[in-house]
Amino acid sequence: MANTIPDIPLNDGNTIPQLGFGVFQIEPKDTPAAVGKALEVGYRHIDTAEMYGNEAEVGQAVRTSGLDRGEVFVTSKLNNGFHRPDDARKAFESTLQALKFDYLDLFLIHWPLPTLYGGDFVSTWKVLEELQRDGRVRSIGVSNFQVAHLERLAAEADVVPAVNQIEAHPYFGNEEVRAYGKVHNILTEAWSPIAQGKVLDDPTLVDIANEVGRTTAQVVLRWHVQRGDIVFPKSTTPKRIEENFQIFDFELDDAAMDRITNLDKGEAGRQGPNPDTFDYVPS
Ligand SMILES: NC(=O)C1=CN([C@@H]2O[C@H](COP(=O)(O)OP(=O)(O)OC[C@H]3O[C@@H](n4cnc5c(N)ncnc54)[C@H](OP(=O)(O)O)[C@@H]3O)[C@@H](O)[C@H]2O)C=CC1
Ligand SMILES: O=C1CO[C@H](CO)[C@@H](O)[C@@H]1O
Repeated sequence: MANTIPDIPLNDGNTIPQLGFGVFQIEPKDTPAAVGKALEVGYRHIDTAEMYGNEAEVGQAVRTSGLDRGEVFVTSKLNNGFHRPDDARKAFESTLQALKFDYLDLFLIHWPLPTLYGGDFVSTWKVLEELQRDGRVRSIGVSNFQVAHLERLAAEADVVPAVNQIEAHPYFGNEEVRAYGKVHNILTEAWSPIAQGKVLDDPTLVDIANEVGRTTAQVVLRWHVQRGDIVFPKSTTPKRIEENFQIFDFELDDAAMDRITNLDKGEAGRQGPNPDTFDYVPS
């Protein structure tokens, strides 16, 4: 079976490569080498954020890769201190300047921030709608939105988010939010897809990996893509960057998929902040 990365349709007519490369916690000095390696291996989708402090180095890696800008799908995210509409517009321009791009493929609201700004992520979202209308960004979406946040957007905004980027991995399936996305045509992107490595010693996953002759990380990433989600594992280890890319040349059967899905620990499995309670107060 050829290892071909599918392009998944978004609700706005664009497409997104199902496998990408995440750059959270990659130091700026290490970013050109890591992203350069990923692009050399064949990744064509990079997930960054203003919060990660490495947008400039991501842009540099894309620009020096020998690939055309249009061949690489790049996502960035609006940081938490910039929700007010004027701040959001300026933050988007800073992101483009850091990347040295004239457009972005996907821009997300990083967190819904329930109490800051009176929870007014709807006016922030309207700025993203405006940026999309003006052709500055091809697709717009959200991150860490719960069902209640998505329902508010459905009631008060014009554009349905193309994606919702949420924590998801075998210990935290995040099923309710994923199910809402499926019904409303919002693609789920699974962040920390291998739970930052914490699922990799799980005996069930190790057993399945031995059965199919793959690594545990490959099995977990394969489970995500067979569920239809987008993934972008992070690594600064060249061998792992290659390993994580080889997930479209094998399949998990229904029994193996169910065994992995059944590892869900609900809220106890969450590794990152809970969006219902996470807030951010700028210093
Ligand atoms: N929207 C949001 O709020 C969030 C978004 N994200 C996005 O999701 C991306 C991925 O999530 P992230 O939190 O980075 O965690 P991941 O689940 O991708 O795990 C990364 C960790 O796993 C290790 N690792 C990677 N591949 C392998 C492998 N094949 N075998 C063993 N260990 C491996 C890495 O080590 P090493 O590098 O040493 O190889 C690193 O320590 C982020 O980079 C970011 O783009 C993440 C968190 C929140
Ligand atoms: O993108 C991110 C990286 O991880 C952090 C810690 O879990 C998150 O808070 C943040 O949203």
